Amino acid sequence: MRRALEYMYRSGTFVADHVSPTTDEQVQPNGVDLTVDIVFEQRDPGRITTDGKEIGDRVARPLEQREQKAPDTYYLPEGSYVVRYGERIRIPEEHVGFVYPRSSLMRNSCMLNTAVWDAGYEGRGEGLLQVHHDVELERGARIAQLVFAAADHQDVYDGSYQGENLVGGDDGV
Ligand SMILES: O=c1ccn([C@H]2C[C@H](O)[C@@H](COP(=O)(O)OP(=O)(O)OP(=O)(O)O)O2)c(=O)[nH]1
Repeated sequence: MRRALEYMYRSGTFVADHVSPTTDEQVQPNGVDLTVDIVFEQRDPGRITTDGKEIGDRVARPLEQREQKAPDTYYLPEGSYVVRYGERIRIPEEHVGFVYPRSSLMRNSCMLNTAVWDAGYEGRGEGLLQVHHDVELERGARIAQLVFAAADHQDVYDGSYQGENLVGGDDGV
């Protein structure tokens, strides 16, 4: 048996130790599925400058129950949305995280665009959901998969998103 760190990517079981909450269903061979918690629509322009950034105002999409007893669902017309995942994620030292769309999302003409998850980051992060054909997403459904790769790095993440979205409440959902 080779030592785990000889592999570039870590197992889903290892990733699961850094994601909470998780159910058995979320743990995949090579990563952990992430669920959709809140879907936002951006309303105002953001701003990226040489010395900073501002995120434009956004509003949470309404959750609907179109049939009696149907679960809370986001009915999303074609467009771009920002999704917040339901899980708290911690990227351990000597690792970097990548999020991919769940293939069923992609097969339904939707895509998640994501950025780099830095060593030392902890929070409930976000992704860009591109809806190219109307889609229904039940709140709490699995839409993405997080994988970890072993990685060298200098310092750990200490930016403005550190600890983001860990206490809920002000999103209107
Ligand atoms: O798809 C992604 C990718 C990353 N992150 C989290 C983890 C990452 O560590 C953090 C910051 O990402 P990045 O360093 O790319 O953001 P930035 O715009 O450069 O902000 P900062 O100036 O705080 O580094 O955001 C997400 O929520 N979603």
